[in-house]
Amino acid sequence: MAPEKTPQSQPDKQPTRTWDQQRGAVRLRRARNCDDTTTDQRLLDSRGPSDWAHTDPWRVLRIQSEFVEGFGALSEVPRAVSVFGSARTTPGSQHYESARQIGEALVNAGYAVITGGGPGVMEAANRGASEADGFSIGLGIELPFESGLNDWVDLGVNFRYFFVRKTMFLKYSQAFICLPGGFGTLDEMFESLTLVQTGKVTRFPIILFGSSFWAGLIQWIRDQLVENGTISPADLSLIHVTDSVDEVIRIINEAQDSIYEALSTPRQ
Ligand SMILES: CC(C)=CCNc1ncnc2c1ncn2[C@@H]1O[C@H](COP(=O)(O)O)[C@@H](O)[C@H]1O
Repeated sequence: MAPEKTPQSQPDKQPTRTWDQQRGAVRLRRARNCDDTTTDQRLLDSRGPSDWAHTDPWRVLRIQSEFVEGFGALSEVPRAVSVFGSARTTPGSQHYESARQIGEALVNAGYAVITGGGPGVMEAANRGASEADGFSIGLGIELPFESGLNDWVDLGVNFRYFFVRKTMFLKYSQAFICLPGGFGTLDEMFESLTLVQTGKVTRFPIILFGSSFWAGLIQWIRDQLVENGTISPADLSLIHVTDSVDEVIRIINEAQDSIYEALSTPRQ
């Protein structure tokens, strides 16, 4: 056990208060510059300083409230698929049209569509879903260069924290489709892959749409990651690459069927 330190044993330190203090669950010993007001007083004193709003304990509550709001807004969403892809893809381009068709096809196959709620591929997938009269969801993120939710989002939730928003994508999706994109798309793709690889989410297909865009990455994964043994050859099978919207739906439906089969098979 560490020896008890007393303010006297640290002559160079000059605490302004030397008594023990309990603040909720937190015990403060030999605290320096302790506030001698109570929590109630600080809460009720509207003239007091407002720097508490930028402290970590306060942030934790804000993070918690984002989880509560996200779970509340999405808990009754029907089964859904997340579509990731570049925020910079322009309307009319090939990737935009593919995302729009994917949004429509997902709705026709009975899925809601979840995107990051932004422009480009996200807008296109939301647009396809909304035009097909489906459930079009956008999980927006507060960014310094705010662009707001795209016009095709029918149910939008805005997040301050990337990691809270990521939890929502994962918790409410049955599959992930990645269209060509940049760092944001790669981040979302690799996070999904890691969670499937480590069994944190099970049997979720990860589909990379646009074989020519993804070919170099797949080759690098094979040549470097598999060759150097940093992933197992079987991990490659977690990734599906296709250029066909029908194939996307087939892969997702097959994965769903295998989940239902596993759930309805009694355990030995
Ligand atoms: C014009 C512009 C850059 C707007 C950014 N507005 C955004 N709004 C919502 N989600 C975003 C945005 N930018 C990146 N993301 C997230 O990161 C991914 C795209 O990033 P990237 O363009 O591939 O790297 C999307 O799937 C989305 O979840």
